[in-house]
Amino acid sequence: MIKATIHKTLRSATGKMNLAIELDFKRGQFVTLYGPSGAGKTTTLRIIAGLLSPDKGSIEVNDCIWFDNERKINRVPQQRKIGYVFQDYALFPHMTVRKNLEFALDNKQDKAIVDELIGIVELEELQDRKPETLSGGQQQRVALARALVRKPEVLLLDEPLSALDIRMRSKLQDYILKVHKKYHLTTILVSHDIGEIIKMSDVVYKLQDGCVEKVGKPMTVFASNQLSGKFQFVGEVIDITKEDVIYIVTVLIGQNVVKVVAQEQEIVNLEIGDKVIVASKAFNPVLQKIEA
Ligand SMILES: Nc1ncnc2c1ncn2[C@@H]1O[C@H](COP(=O)(O)OP(=O)(O)OP(=O)(O)O)[C@@H](O)[C@H]1O
Repeated sequence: MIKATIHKTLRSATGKMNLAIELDFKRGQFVTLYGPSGAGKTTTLRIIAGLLSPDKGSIEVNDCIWFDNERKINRVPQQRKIGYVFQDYALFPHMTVRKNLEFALDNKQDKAIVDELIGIVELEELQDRKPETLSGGQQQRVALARALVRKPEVLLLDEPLSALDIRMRSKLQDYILKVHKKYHLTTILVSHDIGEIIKMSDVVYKLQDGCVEKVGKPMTVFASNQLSGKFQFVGEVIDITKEDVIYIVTVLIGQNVVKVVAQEQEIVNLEIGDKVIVASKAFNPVLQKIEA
């Protein structure tokens, strides 16, 4: 479980911004922080990790107090059971993959965890190579494994997949979900990708100007009306064409292009570039714009 009340005055490009965030979710949940650039997502992760202190507030993780300004508790990052993965892999360039993982071991720790993680993220063939000889996705698998060496309770992921192409992203998402479940982690991901958020998260916090604007299950946060149906895909509108009295909306879903027939009232607020959910209604596909 994570319960946090975080207050901090930040300096944004346009002046001061008050970060005022309440988090409350269960152990084992996969939580995403979403919101525009500068909303306070990375700062929130850094505060949970102990890399930055709030001005006031408290952070409680699985019944252990990590921060409480009134009680003068502020555990250093090494005393917080976290794994942290950043967008830029931050691996040691002069060490092999295996050495990068071994370096993260605690003095007294059993080395068996390194072999276990190499197996789980399928790095066996790459373990003797240096990071610079690996692809971005492979390096990020190493960074993910390294973040898990000390058996954290909380995994913090700051846009770890944003530099990767769509195929690699999808593969990495599966690795992340696999380790999240296997090690009973509570995971907090920062992501801008709505499809990724819907695939991965139990709960999404939508941040705006340092505050939580909405919180809930991804479909509740992103879709204005509840959709039912046999399928639901998230995609991006790439074309809208009028044909007689109907419109054909072309939606890019992953690497696939889907054409959906729409009525005029369905497309009035729709523009090229909008994110939409394509769902089924009485066997016909329907579109709903995502409230990003
Ligand atoms: N240590 C700090 N002290 C004061 N202000 C800070 C500090 N760190 C970041 N800020 C400011 O806080 C604001 C929020 O930054 P943050 O990196 O958390 O945003 P973000 O939502 O993660 O954005 P992005 O999606 O671009 O990464 C920014 O305006 C930034 O300049």
